[in-house]
Amino acid sequence: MAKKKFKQSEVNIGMVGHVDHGKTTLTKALTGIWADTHSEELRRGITIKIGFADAEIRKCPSCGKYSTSPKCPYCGAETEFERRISFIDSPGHEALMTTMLAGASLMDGAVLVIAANEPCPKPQTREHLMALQIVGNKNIIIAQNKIELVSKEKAIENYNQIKEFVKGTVAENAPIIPISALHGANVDVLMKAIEDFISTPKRDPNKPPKMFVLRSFDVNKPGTTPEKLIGGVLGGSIVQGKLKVGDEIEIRPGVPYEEHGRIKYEPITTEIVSLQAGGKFVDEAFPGGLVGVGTKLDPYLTKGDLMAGNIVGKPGQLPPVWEDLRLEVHLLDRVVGTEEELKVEPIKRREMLLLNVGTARTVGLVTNLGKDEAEIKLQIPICAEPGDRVAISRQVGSRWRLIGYGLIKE
Ligand SMILES: Nc1nc2c(ncn2[C@@H]2O[C@H](COP(=O)(O)OP(=O)(O)OP(=O)(O)O)[C@@H](O)[C@H]2O)c(=O)[nH]1
Repeated sequence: MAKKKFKQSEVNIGMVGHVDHGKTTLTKALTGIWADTHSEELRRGITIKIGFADAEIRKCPSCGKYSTSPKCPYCGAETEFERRISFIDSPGHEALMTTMLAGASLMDGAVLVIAANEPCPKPQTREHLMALQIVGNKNIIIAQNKIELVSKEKAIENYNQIKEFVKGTVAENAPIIPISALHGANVDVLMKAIEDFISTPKRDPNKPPKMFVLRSFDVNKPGTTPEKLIGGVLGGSIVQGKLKVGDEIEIRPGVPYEEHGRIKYEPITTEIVSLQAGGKFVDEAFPGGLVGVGTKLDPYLTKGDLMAGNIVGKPGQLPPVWEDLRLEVHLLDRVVGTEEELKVEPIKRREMLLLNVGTARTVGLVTNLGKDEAEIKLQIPICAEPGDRVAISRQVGSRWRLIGYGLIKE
């Protein structure tokens, strides 16, 4: 038999929704593996990461059902490979909203998970849907989860609440699929819906490469001798173009340094020495999935996610770095994510705002205001294109809350 060529994941499908509605359980039901467990990370008090889980989507030529298994779990026939999909499991806790936003920027489509045994919408159900709307993601499917916990009447009541909630939003026409992630019920129907509705890749592999860095680490163990030192590793998702082993790359905004008491950032170049995609070493990596880029960088620079939020590309081909942003501002009517409904007040001069662009997050001080426009001085510069969308959050009580988005002006 011919050796099967490894195919990299083509699309990123996000799992979004309120805390405990079943995103992680559903990711496991779809892929057979657990993505990173945020609750475990939370307990240990370390960085709360976006979880990635890769799956081979297979179709049964005999009964037409979808699964991830080489043998059809429904009729036993041999299944056929369709494509690899990466599921991005985002945290549903309100304190982790900026992490969710970083993940949302990588999603080609998303499954909004809503538990049938709770009234809809819960605060982060609303907030995550708004986040998808803000980053411009329209490919949405709704999974009505924990269906086995409710009566038929309650399920219909909850379905109607969901319909009412999505009216007038990007998810207005999203299919709503009742499932039980815990018991694997109807997961094949959901997988078919993912194939039908949201798995068309839209990232262009022929453009200059651009990778959003989500994490970075140092794989060296304590006591590693200098001659055995492995360079720093960058983990993220390629949003366009491709990267190859041996490529010279630039990383922007780069690494911090101090000048006259001020923190500045300097772009840095290095070489790709290894590439990992879907857990395998590859020579070339494409848009979609989580990619690990081994570099010649000093691991000191990459440890503990220090490089998260950077963009990787070919030297001289990356978007500009901004220390000050001029934004065309679009505010929401209501603050999302809070239990009570609050009106969004206009942005004020000297106000601090939290901005998310791609996987980067930064805090900025509003220095000037115009009609539907704000100028913001950033604490950490960002690398982005004019026209890119920036999610804007403001501090309400003790939390950052999404209040709108801005478009970067020249
Ligand atoms: N009865 C029932 N329980 C479920 C189902 N899906 C998930 N659960 C349970 O709901 C709880 C939360 O599930 P998770 O998958 O961790 O929820 P989550 O949305 O990933 O939570 P965060 O990532 O913390 O936002 C767990 O105890 C699951 O076992 C389901 O279909 N039925």
